Amino acid sequence: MFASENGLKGDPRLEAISAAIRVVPDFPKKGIMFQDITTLLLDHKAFKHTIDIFVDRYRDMQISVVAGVEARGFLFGPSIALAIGAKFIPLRKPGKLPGKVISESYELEYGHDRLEMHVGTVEPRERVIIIDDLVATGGTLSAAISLLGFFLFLSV
Ligand SMILES: O=P(O)(O)OC[C@H]1O[C@H](OP(=O)(O)OP(=O)(O)O)[C@H](O)[C@@H]1O
Ligand SMILES: Nc1ncnc2[nH]cnc12
Repeated sequence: MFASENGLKGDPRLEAISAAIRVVPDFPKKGIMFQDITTLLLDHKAFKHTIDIFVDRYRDMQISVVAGVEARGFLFGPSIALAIGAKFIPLRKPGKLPGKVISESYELEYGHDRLEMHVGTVEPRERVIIIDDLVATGGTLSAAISLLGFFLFLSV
């Protein structure tokens, strides 16, 4: 979700959230400006604002599935799912899910990876949001969309 385009322009919560995210230059390699959300998790108010913004936006939109991308989507997705009355589906890195999975490979800013999802966890025409902490190249989000393969409301 690009906050400034979604009725949140000027919302003071955005400033608090932005201020709580530490930016680490050249991590994990030179040229990357790493957006470290672990500092946001230490700030109760900013963390709560983050969850509240998504809950306010999606609570009355008949969303029945929140899909969270490993690992950082797991930090935000379950709280949002509980608050809006949706189920939570983990989209995991390879080899972590014990059941039958579908998988999708993708390129990253610094490498490549694969996401997997248990089959049978989403029904056709369910309304889904995908939660992660950020988009860089968009490769992860594209893989998540491919896995879910339905009409989506996108949130990042
Ligand atoms: O838009 P993209 O270029 O795909 O990059 C964004 C993805 O990269 C990071 O995860 P990462 O793969 O580093 O895994 P982690 O959350 O397990 O650290 C981030 O949490 C997103 O999932
Ligand atoms: N710039 C960045 N900050 C944090 N996580 C990332 N994952 C990919 N690019 C990233």
